[in-house]
Order: sequence, then structure tokens, then C-alpha cells
Amino acid sequence: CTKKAKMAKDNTNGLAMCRVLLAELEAHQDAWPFLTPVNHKAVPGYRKVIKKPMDFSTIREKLANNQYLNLETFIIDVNLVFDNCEKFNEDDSEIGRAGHNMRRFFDERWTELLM
Ligand SMILES: Cc1ncccc1N[C@@H](C)c1cnc2ccsc2c1
Repeated sequence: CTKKAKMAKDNTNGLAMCRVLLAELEAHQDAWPFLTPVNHKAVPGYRKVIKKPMDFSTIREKLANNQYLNLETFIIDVNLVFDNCEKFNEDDSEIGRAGHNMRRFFDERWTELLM
């Protein structure tokens, strides 16, 4: 197949993996803080501190609207969820611990799928 066709196939496979990975993230027992956008009216200071909010429902929406070019651009948004969590939440807190658990789970899963 041509290089372009191979690229297209890789992106198709990459996007299939995004769907698998996102479904597993959403189903994880520690996903609860990340399922919907943080309501900055309920969380004082969030809008000021976190410049690029991201959550699993927004990622789901972007995936449905074909806004991820490939697995890499998807992984950037997932990592944004966890980086925002680390920035705003103490490591020794309910949400902070959930963020660390979810990042560990995600890192293990996508490397398994790619290796
Ligand atoms: C991921 C995250 N980071 C910082 C703050 C919140 C959250 N999660 C939201 C869902 C959340 C989680 N818990 C509560 C409790 C009262 S409002 C609210 C909103």
C-alpha cells in the first residue's frame, strides 16, 4: 500500500485504540472526579489556576467530532486531565490520589496496547 494509505490505516487503528482506552478510563472506579468538566462555580479558584481544563466527557465529544488526528493528540488531552489534577489537588487528597491512580492505569494500558 502507499505511504499515505499506511498512514490512514495507522490513524484508523490509533483512533480505535482511543475508543478502547477512553471507555476503560470512564469505567475505572477512580474516574469520578474526571467524568465531567470541573464546575468552576463550585470549585473556587479553579478557573484562575487551570488554564486548559479537560475531562473525559470533553475528550469523548472531541473523539466523536473527529478532532483527534491520532493516538498522540488523544494522549496529550488525557495527560492534561491528570496534569490539571496534580496542579490543583494535594497528592494526599481524595481527588489527588484518584488522579495518580488513573494516570498509572492509563500509562500501563496504552503502553500494553502499543507494545
Ligand atoms: C478533577 C477536579 N479537580 C479539582 C476540583 C474538582 C475536580 N473534580 C470535580 C468533578 C469535583 C469534585 N469534587 C467536588 C466537590 C464539590 S464540587 C466538586 C467538583
